[in-house]
Amino acid sequence: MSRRPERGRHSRPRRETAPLDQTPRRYRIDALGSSGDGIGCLLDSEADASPVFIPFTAPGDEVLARMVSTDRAIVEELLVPAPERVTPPCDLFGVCGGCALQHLSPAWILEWKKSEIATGFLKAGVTDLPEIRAFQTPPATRRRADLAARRTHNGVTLGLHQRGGAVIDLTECALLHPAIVSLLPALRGMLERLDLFRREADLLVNLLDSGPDLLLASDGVPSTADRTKLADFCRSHGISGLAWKPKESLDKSETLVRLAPATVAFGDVRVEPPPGAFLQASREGEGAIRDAVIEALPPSPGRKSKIIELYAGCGTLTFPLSAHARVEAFEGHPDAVQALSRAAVGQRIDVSLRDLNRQPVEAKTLSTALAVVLDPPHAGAGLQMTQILDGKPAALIYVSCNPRILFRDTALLLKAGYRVDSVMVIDQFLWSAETEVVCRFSRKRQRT
Ligand SMILES: C[S@@+](CC[C@H](N)C(=O)[O-])C[C@H]1O[C@@H](n2cnc3c(N)ncnc32)[C@H](O)[C@@H]1O
Repeated sequence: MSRRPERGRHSRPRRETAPLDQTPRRYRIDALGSSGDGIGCLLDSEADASPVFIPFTAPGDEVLARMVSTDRAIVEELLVPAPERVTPPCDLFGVCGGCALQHLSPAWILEWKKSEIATGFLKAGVTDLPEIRAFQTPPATRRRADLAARRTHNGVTLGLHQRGGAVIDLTECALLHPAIVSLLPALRGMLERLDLFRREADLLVNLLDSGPDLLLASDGVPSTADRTKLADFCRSHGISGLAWKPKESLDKSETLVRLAPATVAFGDVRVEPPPGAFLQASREGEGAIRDAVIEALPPSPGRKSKIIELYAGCGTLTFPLSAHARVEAFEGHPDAVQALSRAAVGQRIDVSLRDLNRQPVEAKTLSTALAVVLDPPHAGAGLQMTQILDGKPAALIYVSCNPRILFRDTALLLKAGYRVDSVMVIDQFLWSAETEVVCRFSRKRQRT
């Protein structure tokens, strides 16, 4: 009879891993990786060593750094600073999880993002890449803040998650709109007095045309006293409304305070977005994306032509698009669809609630559109992309917040007979490595 190993049938023999050598070593930074960390090369070693990722460094830096995992190190000392280095505008830089690149100038970052996008397209197989145009949002314009709150012995910490999880108190911010930054001390004071906030909460602030609108998710339940305190708080700080839901819950939120309609204008149409609705990060970024999409539209041959818009949200692009052709807009979030449908009454817009991952718009429908406008979430368009590749609409205007997925889809579109005919890089996530791209694909002319 065979003996069962003592640690159980499924356990693998423990692999002996060498302990991490944490001796500080000298590195030269050669480039930035796609997440914005410097790629460091050992200077004091004869042997070929794998490059390591070192956050908050710039190409040209020489640093003394200590390994913290098998491929990451942290700076102990900046030995030789790169000429491109600038003084970070925020004292919390390096501690707060919001920015990765404040040690580099916005102009340098924009050029870096452009070259990353160009390289990605080339690797995807684009041989005739058009000139990449670019736009960058100014500091202090971010109108959407996704904050975390923790109750501590010293009061309430309210800010962003640091890499690794801790919440850093946001005492200043060069990114957020000043109307949000100036609200933070009052928000801390308010949270401290609430029964619905025991230890942890998430607070989403959307700065709308009607003022800030809040969505709070917390680990307690609202008491009667909470409702009164929150109404007083909103009244005295010009907050149009506050909705609440249990933390981590996917349920619909409950409106605890509504003092005025929450409104935002897309073009000249006023929309009432639901609590916590997706909005482009800044008004300026939204404008650049909208303009790039409209510019990429093919000329409309007549009133009957239609644009199919996938992942329409509350209508950021829908209303401007409807000035050019009839729009069939698809979106998966019921509350966004409701907001969009209400505002679209009487316009050349048809709105459909559709989970495009489960029930994509079919190839046949897509093939008849003047253009398909696609603005998927970070995870990409999944099954919907397959239908696009089958339907082969004449023009595809692709808005992407995830270049990695965009390049993967580009390779598929090239195989399906498309070419890239315009690219606009929009740096609406200033001082981060994130990039938004608007590009137009069109079918190459078929030989007759
Ligand atoms: C990047 S946002 C773009 C929204 C809009 N175009 C805008 O600019 O405001 C992506 C949108 O896709 C929606 N979405 C995410 N997954 C979806 C799915 N499986 N089916 C349909 N819509 C989805 C989200 O609700 C969100 O509104």
